[in-house]
Amino acid sequence: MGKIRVYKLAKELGIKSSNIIDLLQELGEEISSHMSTIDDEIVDTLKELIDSKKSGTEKKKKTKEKSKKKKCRKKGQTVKKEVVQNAEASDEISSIDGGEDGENVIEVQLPLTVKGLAELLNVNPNTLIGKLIGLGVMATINQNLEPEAIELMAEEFGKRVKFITQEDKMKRIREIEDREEDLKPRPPIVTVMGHVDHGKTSLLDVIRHTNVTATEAGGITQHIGAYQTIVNGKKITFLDTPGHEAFTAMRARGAQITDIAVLVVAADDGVMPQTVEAINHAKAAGIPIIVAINKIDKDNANPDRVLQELSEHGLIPEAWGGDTICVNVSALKKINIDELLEMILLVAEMEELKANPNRPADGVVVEAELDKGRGPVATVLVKRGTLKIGDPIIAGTTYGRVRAMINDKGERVKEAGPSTPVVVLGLSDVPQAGDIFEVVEDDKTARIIAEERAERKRMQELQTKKVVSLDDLFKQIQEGDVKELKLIIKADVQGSVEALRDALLKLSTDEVRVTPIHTGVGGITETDIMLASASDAIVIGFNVRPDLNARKLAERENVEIRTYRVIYKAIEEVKAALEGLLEPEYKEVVVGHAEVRATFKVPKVGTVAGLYVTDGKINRNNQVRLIRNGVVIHEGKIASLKRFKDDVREVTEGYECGLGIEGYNDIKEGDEIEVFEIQEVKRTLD
Ligand SMILES: Nc1nc2c(ncn2[C@@H]2O[C@H](COP(=O)(O)OP(=O)(O)OP(=O)(O)O)[C@@H](O)[C@H]2O)c(=O)[nH]1
Repeated sequence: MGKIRVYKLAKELGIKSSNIIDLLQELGEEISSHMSTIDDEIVDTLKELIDSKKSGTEKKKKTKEKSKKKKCRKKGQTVKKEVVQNAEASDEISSIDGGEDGENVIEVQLPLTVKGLAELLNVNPNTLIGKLIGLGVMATINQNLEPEAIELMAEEFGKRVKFITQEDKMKRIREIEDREEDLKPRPPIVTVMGHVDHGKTSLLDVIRHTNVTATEAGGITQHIGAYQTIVNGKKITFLDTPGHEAFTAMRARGAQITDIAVLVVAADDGVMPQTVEAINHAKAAGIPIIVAINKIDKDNANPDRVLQELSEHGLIPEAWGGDTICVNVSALKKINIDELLEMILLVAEMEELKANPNRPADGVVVEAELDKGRGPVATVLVKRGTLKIGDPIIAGTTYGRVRAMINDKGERVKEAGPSTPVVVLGLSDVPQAGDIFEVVEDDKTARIIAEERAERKRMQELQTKKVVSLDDLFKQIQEGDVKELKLIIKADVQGSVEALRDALLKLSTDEVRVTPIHTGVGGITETDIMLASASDAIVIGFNVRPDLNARKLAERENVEIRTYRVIYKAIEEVKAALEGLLEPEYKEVVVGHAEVRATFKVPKVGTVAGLYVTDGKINRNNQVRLIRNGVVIHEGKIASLKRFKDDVREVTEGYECGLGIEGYNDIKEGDEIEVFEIQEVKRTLD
């Protein structure tokens, strides 16, 4: 029989513990304190008693309301719903319902000392200590209290507890809406999407270089994950990771930063599967799409066909009366790039993109890595506010103070406003791409929130610990219906990281997606393993090894690490594992034939055929097809397979046996039985 402590039940039912104790006494149960336990059976009786009291008081309440209404009507007054005050019934109700009015709730942030709680409850700490002793808790004034003890103590003084985190506190401040007059126009943030090889990277490159004027200091753009370009004096921010996968991965983490999607469609190839996917992803995000019909320099370019195909997918071109802006471009020959950029500005203007630059900044981590000389570096994209040197920030579970900022031109900057990408130095650890970053009050707040988040993450990991390995991926996929292989890719040089990542990404099919959730240069570290463990990923290392701590952690967390010295081998292995991931295809294989030489009617079983196996064999698990004069009469499962009186698993060619077909009796002498099985077809990804 289950038991529950009084205070827990009180919490569950939203009633004060003291009320529960009173009610239990009414039921003849001798209960002394909040910590006493009660049996399930008594709990049920108690709940019935509460219900009956509630309905009883409801009735009383209604009657009182009615009579009061009458009285009021006489006086020509309107009636408020909660008119019944001071009524005996309403007292009872509010104590049973717990009466959650704001004044009675104290907000508690852990850890909390006896002294802290005394202050919140506005009582003398010694009184509190005395009460705690009564509960069996020996605590000194500066000792931290367990959440349960805090709740009990609060209740003693007629208060309820609401536990809040530092993050909750900060959110409250952050959620204060900006005033309309504080909002200023901000540059649009653009993601380029489209099918493989349609020219996303070429387009991003040509835009990156087109508007970098010679007068600009340095003039050399840096790959930091995002860059800004200036068109007619206005800025546009481009995310450097093309494709909808990265875009959606960010969204899944709650980081929607893209304002406009540029969909690249090659004029010689038209709308392809990934084009459609990109359309759907952008649509799901609710962002406008501008189509760049690329490669119009090619002889076989057919932009009209592209327009036709686009409209089949719900993107009706402006030229055809719709509202989708389509621009014919050539990334290779730099045709119409300016027009495309102007269209982006036009759409941005229509979207009225605005942000308040005069508030503490927040935004998203676009890229992050551990730099040998500079420590953790992260490219962030500011969403609101202005990020400044010296700001205490938190990004995911890492925190720190902005020590230095570098823009996409490689220049050091002191501040970064809305829609600006900058590399930030000064974080304690490497955050993950897609992490939200926020400027907080002070270093301490940053550290507390980071710790809270890390703890929450750890708890989540403990709760949903799963293990993935390449070897039994197939089985796991079958059991869990998983359609994604998550990878963490580490290599000795950036070139290899990219080569491996690109090659592995290309193994993705419509059915199974390969998702590198983290890539980086350098050895495999504990952080990698933690990430793999938290995200159900496998760690792939090329020319790098895990350090001792990472190895130990991997063992503890059951994370698989595969290391290679040849890229080809890594791809081969993942590919092999993925073949198991694919939806299996089945084919039928005939394994034998038999002829019906006699039939028997067996009571309660039905007709059983006396067979002679002419070729192959019959297995109990096979299926059969009954053929009469060359025509298939029936197909079904084997109900019984016997030799003499014994059940058997298999009968081979040249032997006789008895066979029953599940749910079928119309078997005749001279019929033919074809025996077959369903086999899985191993498909390759080619
Ligand atoms: N003729 C012509 N070729 C182009 C143009 N734009 C890109 N290409 C070529 O198309 C090929 C693919 O271009 P990418 O920019 O790598 O395409 P992508 O969409 O980024 O490809 P993935 O990164 O593999 O998805 C390259 O060989 C480019 O040189 C263009 O405007 N005209």
